[in-house]
This record gives sequence, structure tokens and C-alpha cells, in this order.
Amino acid sequence: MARILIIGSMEAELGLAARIAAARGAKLATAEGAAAGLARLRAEGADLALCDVMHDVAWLIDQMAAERIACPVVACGRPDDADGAVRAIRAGAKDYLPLPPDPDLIAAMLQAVAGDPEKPIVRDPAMGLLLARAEQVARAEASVLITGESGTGKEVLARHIHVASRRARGPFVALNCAALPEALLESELFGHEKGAFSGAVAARRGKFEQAEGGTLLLDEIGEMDPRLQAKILRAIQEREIDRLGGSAPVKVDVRILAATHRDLAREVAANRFREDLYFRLAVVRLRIPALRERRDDIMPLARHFAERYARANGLPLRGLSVAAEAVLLAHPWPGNVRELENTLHRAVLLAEGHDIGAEAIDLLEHRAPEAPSVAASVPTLLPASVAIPAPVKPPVSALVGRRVDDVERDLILETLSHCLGNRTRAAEMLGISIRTLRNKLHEYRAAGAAVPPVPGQMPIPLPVA
Ligand SMILES: Nc1ncnc2c1ncn2[C@@H]1O[C@H](COP(=O)(O)OP(=O)(O)OP(=O)(O)O)[C@@H](O)[C@H]1O
Repeated sequence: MARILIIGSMEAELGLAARIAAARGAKLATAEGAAAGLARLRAEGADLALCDVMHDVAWLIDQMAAERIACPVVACGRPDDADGAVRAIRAGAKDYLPLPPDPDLIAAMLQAVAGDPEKPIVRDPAMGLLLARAEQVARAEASVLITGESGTGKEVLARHIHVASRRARGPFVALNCAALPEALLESELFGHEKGAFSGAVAARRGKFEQAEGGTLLLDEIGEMDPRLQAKILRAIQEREIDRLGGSAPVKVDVRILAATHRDLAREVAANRFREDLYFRLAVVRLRIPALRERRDDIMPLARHFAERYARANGLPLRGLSVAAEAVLLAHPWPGNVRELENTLHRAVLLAEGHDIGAEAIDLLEHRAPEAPSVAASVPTLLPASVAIPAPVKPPVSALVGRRVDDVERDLILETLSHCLGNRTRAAEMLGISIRTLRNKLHEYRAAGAAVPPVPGQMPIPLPVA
């Protein structure tokens, strides 16, 4: 269930947006203005903040960055208020939602922040067994470690476990541990007291406290720093956490799910991951097969995405032609379900005839592993109208005369923006570790370069020394 914070008057059209979101299963919190909204974000967090451009969106976003609050902000206002929209986007808003709200856009927005509320689409028998096992362990309180290649649906499975658990009425909170530098990740996880660092003008609850009574998914746990691994272990064992700058521990009642694309047992053997934490997390292990290992899932998933993106973009529902199906079935899908989803999104936008033909299936074979789904970040809210162009490889001779450092910086930033800000995917594509990537980005940001923000999150402020 997506947690949406609405900032603005509920009597106006924003109230209608709120009612539509609530009817579609979102959990709503409201605040009359930006300062009240900030206070609610500190206290409860949210998956998305929807802020009327009548309020000071720029101030809110600056303040959130200073206080290390990572939550996407979508501005909303009149459709003809181009200035307001541009100001909000320049200030760091992820998107602009025109009012009165289009129910389909609200649905797309909720889907983008909270994933698909429906059951995972599964046809392959091995996946059917995996889903049954997940439902069985969902009822217990044990931690679950979900493994699988990038884009196989680890977060989808984690949500499903939450929904099938006794905690279903509580919050589901997910945090990508690879997406944030250590200091930011620590305050995001454990929260902080007032004055814990220079921007901390008020106390704030971290993800552990936000997930109280519910489930916390620690995604990409294999990327976590050893110091934070120790803190997570303590949180699981003692069922209490220490806020940054706090003097007393805080009790937490949270079920932990963890996900990784790495072989964690191998990480333990290589001394990169704590063995005691591994055994705590991996009480139950669920491995999601790559899409190429479960080919029966390809067509049901493809039809599901074709329908979803036709609806989200206000386009007619088109079936897939026999030739298009053959192309989809023959592809190895190195980027797994996410690649299939992006491919169908593009196909829906490109298709013109009675159905989606093979010519609309643009596989971008040079782009593996796939960039994260456009749907995974809020900007898909507004109908997309342009297809992503295939990359053009420049001749190396064009680089002669340039410094290696400069070329490296351009390559890294370009790859990151190609991956829509997803650090894990960019590091994979560049063949460097996520840590090296983060250090480089830190350097570039310090030197004044514009670093693409993490998808669905705030631009990362420089950690306070
Ligand atoms: N069985 C499924 N049914 C419907 N949609 C799915 C399914 N599996 C994956 N998806 C979609 O594919 C995309 C990728 O899924 P998800 O984010 O869960 O993968 P992941 O393994 O957690 O990826 P990463 O390792 O990169 O974090 C999402 O948009 C998700 O909605």
C-alpha cells in the first residue's frame, strides 16, 4: 500500500486526487502547508509527497535535502500553469500532476511508487511453487532472503509476502541500500535526533520506525557497509535501534525481508558480509529464477504490461501479433522482467496498427543489463510520447586530446543518466563496484557536476563532515 502525503487544501481539486488515491488503496496523510508537510515527513515518512504549487515546493525540497529525507515530491496545479510546473521541476520535483486529476494518472503514480498491488503474474510451474512457498512462509515472522538477478521481481515478491502476512495491515517500507551513501543510509534507516548533524533541525524517524507493525525490505543488502551491517544485526537481535545522536534505544516491531542480486554466501566467504547477519537474514531463502529460466512467464507478463501501459498512456488496448510474440519468446532477456516491461512500454508507444507488431518490439540489444523501468520512477506519471533512442558509439579518435579523468567522468555520468540514476545498474554496466561509483560521484558532485539523482529520491546532499 503506497503511503502518500498530500500537501495543500483538501477542499480544492487536490482533495479529489486524494479521494481517487484512497479509493485505489493508498494510505493518505494530509498537511495544510509545506512546513506541516515537512513535520509529517519527519514523523512518519511517505512513499510520495504530492504538493500543491500554491505552497513553497522549492523550500520543502531544500529542507528535505538538508535533513536527509529521501521521498519523491510531485508538484500539482493547474494544467495551464507552465511557470509553476517549470519552477517546481527545477526545484527538484519529480513530476507535475495537472489538476483536476486524471484517475488513470493517479493509478499510474501509485503503481510507480508502490509497485503493482496485484498478485505477481506467474505461469511457470517453478514460479508457481516459489509463490506458494512465499505465501507459506509469509505467515511466520522469520526473516526471508530473496535472491535473483536484477529485475527478476524481488521487490514484487517481498510485497507479496507482506500482503500475505499477519502484518498486511501495517506498513510495507522498502529501502535500496545501494542507492545511498553510508551516512545518508544510516539516517534513513535509523532516523536521527535534533542536532545529530548540521541539517538536523528536528528529530526524525527512520525506516525501521516507519515500518513499525509492518515489514521492512532491505533491498540490495549485499552492498551494505560492514558498520551498518552490525547495526542491522543489533536491530534484528535486540528488536531495538539507536537513532543518530540519540541517548536511549527505541523498541521496534518490524519484520525484515532482505533482497540481493549477489551470492551472499560467497560474500560471507570473502569476508565482505557478516556471517552472523547472513544467518539471521537467511532463515528462509527464496531464489527467483531469471526470466530465461521460466519462459512460460514471458507472454502473460508481456500482455499484462501491454495493457498497463496502454491504459497509463490513454492509448487503445492492442494485442500482440504472432510475429511480435515470436520475437519476445526468442529473446534471452538479460535484464529480466524489467527489460520485458520497458520493451512493452516502448512497444505500446510505437504501435500503430490493429495490434502490436514485431516492428514495435525494439530490443535494444546493446543495452543489457537494462535500465530500471521507466515505470519504477515517478516521471511516468505523465504520458510518455518519445521512444528512447538507441545509443550511438563514438569513434575513439574523437577522444584524442582529452584527459582520461575527463573522459571517465563523462562516461560515468552519461551511463548513470542512461540508467535513470540507478547506481547498481550503472556500476554493473561500467564494470566497477558500487562503492567506487559512489566515491567518484561524490568527487564529481563536490567539483560542481550535476549528478543524476537516485530514481524516486531526492538529489543526494553532500554528507556533513
Ligand atoms: N511476476 C511479476 N508480475 C508483474 N510484474 C512484475 C513481476 N516481476 C517483476 N515485475 C515488474 O518488473 C519490474 C522489476 O521488478 P522488481 O523491482 O521487483 O525487480 P528486482 O529483482 O527487485 O530488481 P532489482 O534487483 O533491480 O532491484 C517492476 O516494475 C515489477 O513491477
